[in-house]
Amino acid sequence: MARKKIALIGSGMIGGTLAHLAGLKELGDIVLFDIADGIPQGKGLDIAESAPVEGFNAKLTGASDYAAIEGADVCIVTAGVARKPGMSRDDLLGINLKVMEQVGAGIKKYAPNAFVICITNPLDAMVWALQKFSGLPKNMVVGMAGVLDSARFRHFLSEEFNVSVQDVTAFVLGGHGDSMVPLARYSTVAGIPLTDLVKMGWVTKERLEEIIQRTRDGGAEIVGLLKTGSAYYAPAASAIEMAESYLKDKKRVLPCAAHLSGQYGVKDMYVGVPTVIGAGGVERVIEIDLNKAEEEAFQKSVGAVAGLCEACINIAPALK
Ligand SMILES: NC(=O)C1=CN([C@@H]2O[C@H](COP(=O)(O)OP(=O)(O)OC[C@H]3O[C@@H](n4cnc5c(N)ncnc54)[C@H](O)[C@@H]3O)[C@@H](O)[C@H]2O)C=CC1
Ligand SMILES: O=C([O-])CC(=O)C(=O)O
Repeated sequence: MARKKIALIGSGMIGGTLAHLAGLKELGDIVLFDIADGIPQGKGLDIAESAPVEGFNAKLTGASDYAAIEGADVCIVTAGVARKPGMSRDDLLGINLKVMEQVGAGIKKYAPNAFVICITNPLDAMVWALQKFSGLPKNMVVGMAGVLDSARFRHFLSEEFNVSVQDVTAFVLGGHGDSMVPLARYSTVAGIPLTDLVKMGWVTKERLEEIIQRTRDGGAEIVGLLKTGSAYYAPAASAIEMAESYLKDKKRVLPCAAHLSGQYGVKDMYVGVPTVIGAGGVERVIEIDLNKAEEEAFQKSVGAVAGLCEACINIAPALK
């Protein structure tokens, strides 16, 4: 059986990490693409030279011509710019929307059958625009954010309780912005909801609220520390988990920015919700029951994403 082909569109900090992880996991042959000529070729060669040491088999190539992504099974998009301290993700919208237009055209021409995972920020608006620019089926274009935000929540909880990250589950819904919605009721330690752990005295409500706020600010915390850009190890690991679920038809239940066509009362928008990812792309959007406070928080987040989509339409009216 021929190896799968994975195209990484954008070969910066996340793109390079994606290539390394995809190689280590032998997900397929990897094409790194970037407009900065030399970067994708250099990173591809460097990672290929690590393969004999690590013992993985994958062909890595770098390119600055979209023809190189021809026939890709998966495209992971990180092309664009990242924020620096003092900026919000939304400040990236103008520049990155133009990048999505180019990327969408490239994917439409050379990889129309791919499963496309968008990472570029502001995530929910960019994946929405990328689907429209590329014209690919809505279930085959998805955004990565919920896996990352949930991983951050899991990490903070595992540290708080001094338990393995493996036994902590978490769901963060909504847009990938300041109004994201970490759900305490649906996040657990070995199946015990956080709301029960409060009753059991493991954590106070106030302390849990602090952890939830740290999760919401998780991206900014890293930006503040790095100063030169944003997080890349955890974002890359998160997208690889999604790609692997598609390539191996694992049918993982993962929170992703998925196209909604009426679910949760939302139409023609991408927002973070629980999904099933398998060989059919986004095979199912899971509609969980939300109480009044959760529903209000979710709709507030949806409103923020809607505002960003409007801003995109003002720049590129064809997106309407
Ligand atoms: N969805 C999420 O949870 C997360 C999203 N991000 C976002 O991911 C994006 C990438 O982040 P990094 O890899 O750290 O940035 P980076 O700056 O290291 O890499 C971006 C790459 O895109 C390339 N690029 C720019 N314009 C391009 C174009 N028109 N065509 C092809 N390539 C182009 C640049 O040359 C650069 O190599 C940013 O927008 C960042 O905000 C970052 C972390 C998490
Ligand atoms: O915060 C940023 O700019 C990058 C990002 O989306 C994250 O790390 O969650």
